[in-house]
Amino acid sequence: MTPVVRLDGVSHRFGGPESAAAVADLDLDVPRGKFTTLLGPSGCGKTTTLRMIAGFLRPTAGRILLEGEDATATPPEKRNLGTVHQSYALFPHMSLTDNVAFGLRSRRLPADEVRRRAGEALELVGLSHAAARKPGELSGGQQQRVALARAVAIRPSVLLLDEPLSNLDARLRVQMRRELLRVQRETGLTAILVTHDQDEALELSDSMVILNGGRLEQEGDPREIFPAPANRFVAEFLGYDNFPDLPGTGPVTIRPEHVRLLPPDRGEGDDAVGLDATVTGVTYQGSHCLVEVATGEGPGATLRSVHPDDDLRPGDRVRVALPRHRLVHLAPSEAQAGSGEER
Ligand SMILES: Nc1ncnc2c1ncn2[C@@H]1O[C@H](COP(=O)(O)OP(=O)(O)OP(=O)(O)O)[C@@H](O)[C@H]1O
Repeated sequence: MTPVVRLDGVSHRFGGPESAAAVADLDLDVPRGKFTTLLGPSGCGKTTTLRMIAGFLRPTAGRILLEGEDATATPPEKRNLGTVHQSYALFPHMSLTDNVAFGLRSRRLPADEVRRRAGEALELVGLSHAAARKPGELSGGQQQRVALARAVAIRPSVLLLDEPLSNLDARLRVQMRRELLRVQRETGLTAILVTHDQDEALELSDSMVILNGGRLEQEGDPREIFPAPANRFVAEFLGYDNFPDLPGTGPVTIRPEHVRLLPPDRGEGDDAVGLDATVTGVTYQGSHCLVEVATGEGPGATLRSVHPDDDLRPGDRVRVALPRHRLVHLAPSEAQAGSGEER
């Protein structure tokens, strides 16, 4: 099936040819009817990529194909894309219906079709009852729903979502994630979301695209990426923070919940790598303790374990068991080697 959006060797440099690339030689296929997220730390090129797809920025190299056609030079208004931004950008003097209808009217659709579609879009986001109100009478979450209804109403070939939830408080953000996913599933639209929040990306994505310094680090189904990050950058970004130096394994990582702490004289068994360690910190977290241990000197010697009991104190000696099947083998990250990106 033709991907709805294809990026073919796309780069963007804001300065001249000598300047650093904000996006560098990016190849990407966005699958139809799926939820794709562009994820990465601040400055990694997510927004620049989205703006190129939207047509607000021209790539300095490469091509953008929409529905299989070269659209690199197509202006934004000819791309049939729906956009939701962080700021809702609603018209304050217009009713919700008129806000949603605005894009439909500018497409010169018949009046009854405009009314019907605006009504359907407001119903989709659960705001039919408030159709006559003005945006100023709504909460932030409700305003964002109107912005979503407006974007969906034009039946775009792609829904572009530029950090749409980042202005909402933490609880509402989680609620709105579910809403976003429901709307995407019900409409079957292809969605591309920009976010720096890995939890958001893990929850929403059919396909997750992790960028670093303008380059692609890893892409795929979050269920495949999360247990098997390709390199240290991706692992750290997804919250892995144990990078033990084990003889003969190359770079590896392991999640704190898989690190077991045993009494110092207990054997770890053949299925685990064992290390002698000293407890350096214990943080009580209610259902468990987060225990930090040192297995020697250097950054790779500090390990964190999610420990079920509150029975350890700094200075205690323990035996650390790292189950072999939980060790994730990593390739070195090229982009990380040179970048020192803001996290
Ligand atoms: N208008 C601009 N002029 C010059 N440089 C820019 C401009 N916009 C972005 N950049 C640079 O391009 C790089 C990528 O920026 P971009 O906004 O795409 O990152 P991002 O991943 O979306 O970050 P954030 O999460 O902070 O929005 C950064 O180094 C940024 O400083």
